[in-house]
Amino acid sequence: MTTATPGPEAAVDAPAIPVQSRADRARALLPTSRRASGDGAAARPGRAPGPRGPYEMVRNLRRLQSCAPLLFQDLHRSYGDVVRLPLGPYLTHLNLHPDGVRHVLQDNNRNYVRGKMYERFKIFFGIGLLTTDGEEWRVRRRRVNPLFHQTAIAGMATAMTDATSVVLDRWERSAAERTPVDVVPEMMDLSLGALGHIIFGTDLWPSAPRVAPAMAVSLEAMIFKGTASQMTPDRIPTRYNRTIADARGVIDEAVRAIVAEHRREGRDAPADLVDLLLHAQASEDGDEPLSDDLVHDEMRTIFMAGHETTGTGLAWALHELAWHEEVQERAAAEVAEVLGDRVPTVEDVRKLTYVRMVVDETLRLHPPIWLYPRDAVEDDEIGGYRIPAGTHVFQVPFVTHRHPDLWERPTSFEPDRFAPDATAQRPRFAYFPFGGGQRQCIGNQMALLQTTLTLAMVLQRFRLDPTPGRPPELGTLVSLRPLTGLPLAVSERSP
Ligand code: HEM
Repeated sequence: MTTATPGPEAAVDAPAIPVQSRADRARALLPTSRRASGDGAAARPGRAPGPRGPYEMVRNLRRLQSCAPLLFQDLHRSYGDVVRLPLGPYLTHLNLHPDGVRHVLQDNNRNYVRGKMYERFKIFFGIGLLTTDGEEWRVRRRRVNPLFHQTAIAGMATAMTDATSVVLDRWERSAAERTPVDVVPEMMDLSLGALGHIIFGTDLWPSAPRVAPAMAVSLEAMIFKGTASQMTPDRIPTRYNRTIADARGVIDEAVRAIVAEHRREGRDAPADLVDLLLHAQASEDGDEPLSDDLVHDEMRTIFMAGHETTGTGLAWALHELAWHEEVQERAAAEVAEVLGDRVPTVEDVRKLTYVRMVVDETLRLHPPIWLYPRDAVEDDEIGGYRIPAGTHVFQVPFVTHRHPDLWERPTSFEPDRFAPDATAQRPRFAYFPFGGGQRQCIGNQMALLQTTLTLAMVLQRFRLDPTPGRPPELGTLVSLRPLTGLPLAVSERSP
């Protein structure tokens, strides 16, 4: 039987704001003109519904600071698919229906830029692929693309399975001693190890003890929470600002060491991202050469975008397998049939169809990038509501992926939703863990390969079981990494 995993939503109070009926929400999706007159006559689009007044604003800011994903889910239940949400100095709109998401990410994407909310990302990412727009972005994407071509990705499988073996070997001891494994730090470590070899051509594990806490600081600092410390200009040396500067320094130092090592080696043909970027600096491809700072920024971007997301997705997948014995056994049987006990290769991944469905369902319920903002350049209309120029529009896969009109039993973990015929029935933007349009995640194939290979290797060797305790707790971080970790019991599968 597939049931809802005791997840973060179990720990939340019911919304205090009145919940609209499904019919009200369907009405909310109609253009305002039709709702007002009933005859489809053209009229200026109106304001989207949403919480009003200073009391609601303070209350929402508080919830934003403690757990934004669940706040947004409650606002969807209360106000529908487009929600007007003032947050401190910012006027934001939640854009939660697939049609609205397609409008922003694809059909009218020229009207939407990274904008003010992405300014916070620059503290850690610098000026890179993720934080730029227009021509500046296009040049960068063209430079980095070759690393992510299908053939290049196929060559990454060995680094991925090697990193997985290192982590799984140490689980043997936990299995023997019956001590739980917290799969969150374990999967972060695994992702760090693989990414180090694939992207940077180096072993990042020795720097993990310093880099991991710096990453934790950055995840919290990058998202707008409206706290007084976040609003203090960074030139003022508050404790918060010093902590951020230190964390940034640690990540910078790791990146600079990698570049220095590559310069010393001075390879002719690019073998990894660093070579590719350094090569682009020297080549005559008509593009402006990248300065050293820009090379560093691009490396930070790819490191941070790839490490945290893949690790978070993997950890949630293991958690769901532990809580759904039938799913786990069906996936383990597929792995045994396809692989026996040999190490998986990229060719095997195509045959691991059920494991891949487990991955897709995990990224539906727990999208590692659970929100991404855009700013409207000019006035626009979404779902019949006015989006004024300069305001923020939040795409929130965490909420759209649980939309009750699109998904039956939305909080249940049911990989069969991703059987090919079921997938074909859904609108494209009902499911968008990797974004969409031209800004779709550049690392999506790499992440899917890593996740499928790692799950297969775990299922070959171990059985996972839940441990007693409180349900996982979400916070307000850039990723959906649970605050409380995900401890699981592991035992070796008998051959
Ligand atoms: C499960 C894993 C991953 C998830 C869920 C994920 C999710 C996303 C999403 C949603 C976006 C679009 C953000 C937006 O439009 O504002 C994005 C962009 C990006 N991702 Fe990923 N990502 C993952 C893995 C990776 C990996 C492995 C890498 C690289 C090694 C990577 C590098 C990037 C970069 C560079 C961008 C910016 C692309 C651009 O704007 O041109 N991601 N990712």
